[in-house]
Amino acid sequence: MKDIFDFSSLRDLLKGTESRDPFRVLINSLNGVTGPYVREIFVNELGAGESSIVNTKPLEDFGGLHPDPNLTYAAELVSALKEGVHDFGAAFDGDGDRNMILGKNAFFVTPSDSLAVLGSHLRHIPYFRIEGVKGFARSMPTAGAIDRVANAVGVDFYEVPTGWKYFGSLMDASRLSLCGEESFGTGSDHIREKDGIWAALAWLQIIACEKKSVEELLISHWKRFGRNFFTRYDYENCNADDCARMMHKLEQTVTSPAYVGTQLSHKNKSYVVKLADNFHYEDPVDGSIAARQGIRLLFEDGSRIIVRLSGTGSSGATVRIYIDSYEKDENLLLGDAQVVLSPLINIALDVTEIKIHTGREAPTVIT
Ligand SMILES: O=P(O)(O)OC[C@H]1O[C@H](O)[C@H](O)[C@@H](O)[C@@H]1O
Repeated sequence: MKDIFDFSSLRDLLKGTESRDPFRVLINSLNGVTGPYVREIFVNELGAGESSIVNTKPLEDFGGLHPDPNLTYAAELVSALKEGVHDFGAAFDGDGDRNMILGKNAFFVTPSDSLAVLGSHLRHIPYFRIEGVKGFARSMPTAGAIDRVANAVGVDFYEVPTGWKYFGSLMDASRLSLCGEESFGTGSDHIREKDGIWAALAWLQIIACEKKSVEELLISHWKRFGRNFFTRYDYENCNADDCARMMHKLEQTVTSPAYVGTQLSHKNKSYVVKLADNFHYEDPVDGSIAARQGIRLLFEDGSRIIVRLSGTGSSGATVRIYIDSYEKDENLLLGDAQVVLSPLINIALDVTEIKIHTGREAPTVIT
């Protein structure tokens, strides 16, 4: 990490200088494996106080916590940040590869936005000044914010199926510098994996250079590039046969040739289908094919509905519905994602007939 980042500027950020207040961080390891590394880096190296790190003892049962860095399971971090004392919060999952980033007052950074903000500021990270910036990539369901950054920075961009191995293939071929997923994984080619601590340090390095808060960084990003509003609805532990039937029916409906051009409406909002398919990926390095990686409805205004079955659920089937909608009107950038996306969410619930197929009135988790 010392070769990748400028630890002396990170130290100044955390401790403060004559002209700048200390930047107060709260890092929560959720009793996973990152604890000892967090202590060594944030306390011993960067001089943060002991109270800046919590749950840093790795425990076999994670101390009864569910070590998932999201708004539901890292609720302890969210409540602590809501008190308004800390400028920055980060939580990592059990094996330390995923991360959640929060700003002051628990300002939530979606993983898709986190990736895009990192992408547009890589020049501040010493590693990239030496190694250069190759391509950027995201998984297909991840919101498209990084796509516009790749275009502005002038690097190659890849959209891959969910699963880190697809990024690995691009990294092995020296085509990729930065990648991420809506499922809270963020990584660079310093290793061939997602890396939660790396992501937190990358954010702090950018904050140290830009001298802006997390929220200010996001707002200036949205003003420059527009904003991708994003949400994910998870229906966990559903009947697998019912879900398979739902996916089959949905695929048949949306891939019929007449479906393109269909107008889908909710209240006074309408979306016209531009393309609908089951995502198919050909690896540009070895030519291998990954077929049927999730049903996509792409609309003329750039909004998307994605539906796929999780590959990691532990019992039954988990349906994930992802909604991604792009907005560039400056007056609408600060809206609440659930409110802004409400028409598209309702359209997704109708098109999938999820309530009929799963018998569920509401999702298990909303991110
Ligand atoms: O959405 P799922 O199929 O449950 O997958 C969620 C995540 O699982 C693992 O962590 C993979 O390494 C990720 O690439 C993937 O995004």
